[in-house]
Amino acid sequence: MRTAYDVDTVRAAEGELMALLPPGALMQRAAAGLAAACADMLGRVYGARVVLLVGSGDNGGDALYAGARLARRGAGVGAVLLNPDRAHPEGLAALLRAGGRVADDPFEVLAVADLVLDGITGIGGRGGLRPDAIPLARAARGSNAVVVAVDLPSGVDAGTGEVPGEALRADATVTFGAYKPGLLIDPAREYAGAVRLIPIGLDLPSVPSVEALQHADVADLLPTPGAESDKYRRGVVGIVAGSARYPGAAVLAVAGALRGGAGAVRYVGPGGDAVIARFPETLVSDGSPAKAGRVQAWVVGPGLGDGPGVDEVLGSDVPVLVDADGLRCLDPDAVRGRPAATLLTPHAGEAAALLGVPREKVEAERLASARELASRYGATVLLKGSTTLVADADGPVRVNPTGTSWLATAGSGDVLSGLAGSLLAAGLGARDAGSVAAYLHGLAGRHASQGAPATAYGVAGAVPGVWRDVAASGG
Ligand SMILES: NC(=O)C1=CN([C@@H]2O[C@H](COP(=O)(O)OP(=O)(O)OC[C@H]3O[C@@H](n4cnc5c(N)ncnc54)[C@H](O)[C@@H]3O)[C@@H](O)[C@H]2O)[C@@H](O)CC1
Ligand SMILES: Nc1ncnc2c1ncn2[C@@H]1O[C@H](COP(=O)(O)OP(=O)(O)O)[C@@H](O)[C@H]1O
Ligand SMILES: [K+]
Repeated sequence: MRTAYDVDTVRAAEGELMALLPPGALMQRAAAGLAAACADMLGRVYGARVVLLVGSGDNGGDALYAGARLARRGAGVGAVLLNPDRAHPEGLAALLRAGGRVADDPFEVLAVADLVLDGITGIGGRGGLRPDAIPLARAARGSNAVVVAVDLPSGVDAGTGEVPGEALRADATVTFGAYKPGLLIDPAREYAGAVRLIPIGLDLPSVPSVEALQHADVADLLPTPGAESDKYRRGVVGIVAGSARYPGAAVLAVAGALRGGAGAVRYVGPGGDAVIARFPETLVSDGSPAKAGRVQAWVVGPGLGDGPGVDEVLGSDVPVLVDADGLRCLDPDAVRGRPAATLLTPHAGEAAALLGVPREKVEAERLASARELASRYGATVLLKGSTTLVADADGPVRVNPTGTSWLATAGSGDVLSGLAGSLLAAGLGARDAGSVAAYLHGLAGRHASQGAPATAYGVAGAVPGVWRDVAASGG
């Protein structure tokens, strides 16, 4: 599991460790790791031109000490001090002792730099870049230099992934002690480039703020039939989806569900003929969900239009996934009072409608939006999009690391809902079902696409191969 911790937790852990170490030792650990990472990126340190953008806090201190280390190895290091009176004094002295200097003309040195270290702000940054930093950040980005962010790209919010103003886009970020949520969640994540974690010995709590499943975690969660399994014990998922207008959504949701580990898929709705034509193994009916036979989980909503079924399914005593049209006008009380788990899977537009805010706000504040929805509905929320999040009202939020923007294709959300519903029926809890489904779906999107446009149907077809790969990495 990849874990990320909020700023207060990181600071508390740093404080505890600093009390046990000689003054400055922690910063030296950070700077040593940072300098080594820069040396790797430069290839040849001797003769390289390095520019440090130095803010007024310890983030600038890290940059200065790392710059000193690179200067001692023969790099030409120039420091641009955003606030000369408040630049880290010991760090600056170390840089000058090592042969580095303070740049006279920031734009001149930036124009010819091989590597820029962004030490403007780290976890102490508030708001976007301040006006004096913006031209420097633009000059760094406009040069041919590799831009390396110290701890975090300056201007992004460490704890939430929000980017409240302008920020400096990095090619790589070297972060210390722990990932911060902003390094995993868009829009900030996009500013970080490739992230390298330098351990500095922090003792962090067992429960993070944000976590991302890795192959081995998913392998452990995948349902596998035992010797005694039969189709009912593996779980039956019911799909209430599709309409005369959108019969394809029924086919795609069933396509996802058949790949998700349930022993059988029941389809209820007007798209039965289309479903059977593609997937003869589906049990179809067109009456009410209650008459379709027993299921261990329901999926309701993909392509449903104004069709019936949402209230009835919500009134059942099994886990329910609500997607797409099922989310329209969803009553919080109907969800809150349910005796079993509910998983809501909105994209940003649907989440915005439920929250009564503009879509842009949800996209800018993904973490807070997902948490707020989960809390209002007493449900688990899988917020789809550039970074898919799975959130409950409290506890760690899962961030999906496998997504690809090739998944932004009509119907791929229907496949995801079938897949997640099938995992619910197979017995996974809502958080696990949502995050495992998003993980497999993201990888399937990559396989189906391989750099070219993929179809939702192709994504569903790629799930078994991905499942095999992931399962093979399990212990
Ligand atoms: N505390 C520790 O033990 C360690 C901290 N480390 C470094 O220290 C950093 C945190 O240092 P600080 O707490 O001093 O905070 P920062 O250096 O991240 O930023 C705080 C400073 O930036 C200014 N500032 C805030 N928002 C700004 C903005 N939008 N534009 C321009 N300036 C702004 C503040 O006035 C303050 O002077 C970490 O990110 C990490 O790089 C590392 O050395 C590892 C050890
Ligand atoms: N920019 C993006 N990067 C990664 N994944 C994306 C992006 N945009 C959309 N997706 C994914 O594509 C799927 C689209 O689902 P959805 O919006 O419900 O579409 P539809 O209703 O057409 O099925 C979701 O899994 C979502 O997370
Ligand atoms: K920084």
